[in-house]
Amino acid sequence: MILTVDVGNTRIKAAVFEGDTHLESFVFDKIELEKKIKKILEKFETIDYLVVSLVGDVEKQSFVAFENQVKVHFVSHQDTFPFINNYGTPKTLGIDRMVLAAGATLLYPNQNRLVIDAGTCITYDFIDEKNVYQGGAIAPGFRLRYESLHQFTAKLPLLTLQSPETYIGKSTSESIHSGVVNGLVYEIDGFIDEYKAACKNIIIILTGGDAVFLAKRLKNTIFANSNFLLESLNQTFQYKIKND
Ligand SMILES: Nc1ncnc2c1ncn2[C@@H]1O[C@H](COP(=O)(O)OP(=O)(O)OP(=O)(O)O)[C@@H](O)[C@H]1O
Ligand SMILES: CC(C)(CO)[C@@H](O)C(=O)NCCC(=O)O
Ligand SMILES: [K+]
Repeated sequence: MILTVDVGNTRIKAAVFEGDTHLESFVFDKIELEKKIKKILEKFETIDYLVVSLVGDVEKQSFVAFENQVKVHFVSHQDTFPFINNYGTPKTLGIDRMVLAAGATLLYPNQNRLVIDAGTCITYDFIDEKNVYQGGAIAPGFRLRYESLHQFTAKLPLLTLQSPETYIGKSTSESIHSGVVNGLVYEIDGFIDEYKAACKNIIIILTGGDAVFLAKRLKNTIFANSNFLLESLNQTFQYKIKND
């Protein structure tokens, strides 16, 4: 049994897997990390591996503390991945993006794949049908957009995510919601159109904390899978075990 943990820039997400079966998921804050992991290990006594994708600023030591109970593995650039990496700066490619790319490669064989992860950042990762990771894009997510409008202006209030009625904002707050929400929706649809025009046979996977909110609003019909990173982490680790 494997406990996968995704340390993002905002929250921590974890899931327990038995083979390919997803048993349970958890979401928590960084400060609760050790307490929550301890609880999960108590609940699922047969967990033998703790597999971590570490992007946010959490100390590795918080996980190493469990080494007397389980084998701890931090996914790293040195691991075996199922794709060829054609990124210009492979050493600086985010581990979360590598895990997403690995999951897409293994779960959707022999086709072009685009993974869109909507969290703190919106990341785009493209893996072609020959299993070559080509790159993608990094853009600010919802919260970063709302916060930057507030932080870098004198007059704009700090708002939280809310769906705009129309694209024509009739007040300051409506204008901000339209700019942030419609702006991001148009942006994602624009990227999707671009990829679809460039490749016929492409699967698009939308994941991350804001995936469900976005899926409902995109022009392109895309199925949201909020657990794709954790599922990919499980797949990546199983692939590593088989191929090492
Ligand atoms: N309970 C929640 N707490 C915080 N954010 C939430 C919650 N539910 C949904 N969200 C949305 O999820 C987004 C964060 O997504 P996610 O958890 O994937 O980000 P993250 O922790 O930074 O991970 P990553 O670094 O992989 O993007 C926030 O922008 C927010 O809109
Ligand atoms: C872009 C983020 C912050 C998304 O979580 C992460 O993947 C990261 O820190 N990436 C490093 C830069 C890169 O991927 O090229
Ligand atoms: K993200």
